[in-house]
Amino acid sequence: MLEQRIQKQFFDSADLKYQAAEVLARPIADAVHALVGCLTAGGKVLACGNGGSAADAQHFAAEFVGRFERERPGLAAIALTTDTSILTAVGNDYDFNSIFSKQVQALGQPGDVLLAISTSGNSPNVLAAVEAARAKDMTVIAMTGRKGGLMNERLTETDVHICVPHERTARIQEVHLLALHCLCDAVDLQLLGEQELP
Ligand SMILES: O=C(CO)[C@@H](O)[C@H](O)[C@H](O)[C@H](O)COP(=O)(O)O
Ligand SMILES: [Zn+2]
Repeated sequence: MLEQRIQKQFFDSADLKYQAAEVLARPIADAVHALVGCLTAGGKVLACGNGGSAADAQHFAAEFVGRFERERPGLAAIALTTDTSILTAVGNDYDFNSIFSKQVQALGQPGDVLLAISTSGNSPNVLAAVEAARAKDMTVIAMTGRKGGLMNERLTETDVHICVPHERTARIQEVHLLALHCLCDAVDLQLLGEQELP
């Protein structure tokens, strides 16, 4: 019984990935172009999200700054979820909704990219970060699910929306991680050219 339940989660996740391949290839490719344009112009990526999406923001930044599958110089990315002194000071002195936007105001430059991750598209602190990025003339790459929520109203034509067509947070997060790895793979391809993988 339990094994069947576990297998169903694998099958549901795999089904969603097939479905998402159809609808997300285009926005993920658009995100690659935005990232490569930003990096080659000397810009950086700021990444944020809550809970599992905070982990995703950090996972992405680690693969940019460290490496993904190929050796290359580090790429400029900062997860806005990691400095507990900043997070507690801003959360305590202002409010929790400002923990990312205050950092975007402080660190963001025109031409930088904000990677805003929210499965619901409704987290106020992520939406506030998008507003702050807008004020800084940054491009936003939003990763959401559940039809995008309030994020839909905050994005402009120059932004990129990678919206996973599913309602469950866990399933959406599983596709977000795959999409992040697609971004790392494609950015390396654009910057380094083709190379055989083992
Ligand atoms: O990882 C999970 C659930 O799978 C949770 O930690 C989840 O990320 C948190 O509940 C977040 O606060 C959800 O926020 P969001 O994705 O709606 O922006
Ligand atoms: Zn989770």
